[in-house]
Amino acid sequence: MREKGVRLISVPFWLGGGRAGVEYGPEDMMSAGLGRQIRNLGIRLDGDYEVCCPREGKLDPGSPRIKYLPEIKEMSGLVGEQVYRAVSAKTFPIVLGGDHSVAIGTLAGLTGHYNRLGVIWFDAHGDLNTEATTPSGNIHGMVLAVAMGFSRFKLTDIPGAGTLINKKNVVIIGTRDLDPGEKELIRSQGIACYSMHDIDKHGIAKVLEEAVAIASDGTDGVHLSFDMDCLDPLEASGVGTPVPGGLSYREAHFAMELLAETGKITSMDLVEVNPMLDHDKKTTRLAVELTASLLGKKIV
Ligand SMILES: NC(=[NH2+])NCCC[C@H](N)C(=O)O
Ligand SMILES: [Mn+2]
Ligand SMILES: [Mn+2]
Repeated sequence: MREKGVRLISVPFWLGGGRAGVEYGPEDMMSAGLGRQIRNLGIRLDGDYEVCCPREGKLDPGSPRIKYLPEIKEMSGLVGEQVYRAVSAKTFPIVLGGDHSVAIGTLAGLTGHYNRLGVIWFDAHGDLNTEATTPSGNIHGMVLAVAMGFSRFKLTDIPGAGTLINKKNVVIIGTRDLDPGEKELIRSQGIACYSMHDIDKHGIAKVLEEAVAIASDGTDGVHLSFDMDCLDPLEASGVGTPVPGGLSYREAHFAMELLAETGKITSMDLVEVNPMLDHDKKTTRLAVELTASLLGKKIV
């Protein structure tokens, strides 16, 4: 990491979650000192880029079963391009959301580069809905289904994307709110999902060890997609879809510290920070600190 440098890619986009405010996530994390934290670790900050996204205006969600699909395809193509450039330049890309649909762009860019990508997905949710099972029509709840090819809208619809993500290399961690169709998909497809129950039972260290093994088995890159709603709302209330009973402050930091020790993570997204719902910038600050832990910040 130290030699490679980090490239920050801001994506002020909220249409995938249908709730405004997350588009201020990137600038809030930047003003909370994300760049400074990275440089303090002795890591070169190889630029920060912003992808242009529609912020407001007369927007029409289109199909209620899959809202803002054309806008999300457009955003994903642009994000993918920046991510592809970052990995081609051998830097470590961090995509700052925005809602979780920005990860479609990240994954498009990454699969354009890596032959086989593993994905570690921290989330209260499964993000495994399809056009047929979604309760909301919000694409941020479908990203993993899109990535693995279970929905009609697929990752490979984005220009520049490589192959679909192999379900054998996907791990979801921190889950506690799944819709019926998502549960069905997890069971029928055998997708690795470490719920809060599993974390309570086995501890975060054991879960991370297994998760890294799954995501790195036969892959040439491992992407970390970090939805801030994986944390307990007591720690991170500034998210669009909070769910009680999440990761504690230390569990989340410890997970990032363990991932840093493995040296296996090759990219990251940091999503769903909604400064308009936050209190005293607590969620934003935590997002910044967790990123520093992932990049190697140690207590001692
Ligand atoms: N990335 C997220 N925060 N996703 C929340 C998804 C909520 C719900 N499961 C849905 O599909 O609408
Ligand atoms: Mn999510
Ligand atoms: Mn979520």
